[in-house]
Amino acid sequence: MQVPISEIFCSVQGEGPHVGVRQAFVRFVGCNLNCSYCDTNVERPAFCNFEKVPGTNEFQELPNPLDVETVSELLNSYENVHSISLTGGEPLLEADFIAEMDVSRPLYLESNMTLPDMAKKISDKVSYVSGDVKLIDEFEGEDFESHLERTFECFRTLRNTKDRECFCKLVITKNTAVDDILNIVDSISGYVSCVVLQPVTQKHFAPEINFMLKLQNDLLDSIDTLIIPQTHKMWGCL
Ligand SMILES: C[S@@+](CC[C@H](N)C(=O)[O-])C[C@H]1O[C@@H](n2cnc3c(N)ncnc32)[C@H](O)[C@@H]1O
Ligand SMILES: Nc1nc2[nH]cc(C(=O)O)c2c(=O)[nH]1
Ligand code: SF4
Ligand SMILES: [Mg+2]
Repeated sequence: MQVPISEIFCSVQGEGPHVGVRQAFVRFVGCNLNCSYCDTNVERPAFCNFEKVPGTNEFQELPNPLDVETVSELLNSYENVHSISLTGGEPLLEADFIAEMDVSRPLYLESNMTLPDMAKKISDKVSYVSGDVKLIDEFEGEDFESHLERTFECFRTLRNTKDRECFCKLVITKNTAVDDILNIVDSISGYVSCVVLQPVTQKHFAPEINFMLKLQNDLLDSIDTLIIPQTHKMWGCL
C-alpha cells in the first residue's frame, strides 16, 4: 500500500504530557478540517523530506507516494526512540496504511478525533492517543453538533485503557469560551487520563494567563489538567 508523506524525521515530542521523549515522526498529508491557527502545511508534496541524521536539517527527497514497507524501515532506522508519532495533516485519513505499518516502537497518534470509522481500524494498534478537540471557533462546517458527536465517538473508541494511554489536548485562543471547554471535558472525561490546555503559539492570538489559570482551576475539580505550551517551538527543533 502507498500514500504520500510530507516528512519523516527524528525529534523530541514537543507537546502534551510526554514532552521531551525522543520520537520518530511521520507526517501524513491532507486534512478534513482547516483550523485557523494550524502551523502545518497539509498539501500533498511531490517529495517526502527524510532527515537521515537527526538534528542536521539535511533532508533526502524521496518521491511520493511511499509504500508502507519503506516508511516502516525509515522509521525503524532511528535509534533510541520512545515511540513513533503519527501526525499530519490528519493521520486517521490514512488508517488503512497505519494498520499495515510494521515498526519496532509503540505508535503515538496525534489526531483531531473526528473520523470514528477510521479510528476503529487502528484502535488495537496505537499505544498513545493525543486527541485534540476542535472547538466551535475553529469549526467551519455546517453542523457543529455532529462534529462533537463524531469527536465523542472517537474518544470512546480510542479511550484510555490499561493497554492504551489516551489524553485530550485543547488549543486555547483568546476567543475560547469557558463553557465550551467545560461541556466538552464533561463529555470525554471518562475516556481520558488527563486534559492538556495548550495555549495557541501565535502571541497575537494567545489567551490571557489569568484566563488559562482560572480554566485549569475549574477543570481540576473534575480531572487532572495540565497547561503545556508547544515546547519544540521554543528551541526551534522540528
Ligand atoms: C498540526 S496538528 C496534526 C495532527 C492533527 N490534525 C491534530 O490537529 O491534532 C498537530 C498539533 O499541533 C497543534 N497546533 C497546530 N497549530 C498550533 C498553534 N498555532 N498553536 C498551538 N498548537 C498548534 C494542533 O492543535 C495539534 O495538537
Ligand atoms: N517536536 C514536535 N512535537 C510535536 N508534537 C506534535 C507535533 C505535530 O505536529 O503533530 C509535533 C511536531 O511537529 N514537532
Ligand atoms: S486538524 Fe490538525 S492538521 Fe488539520 S487543520 Fe487542524 S491543526 Fe491543522
Ligand atoms: Mg507540529
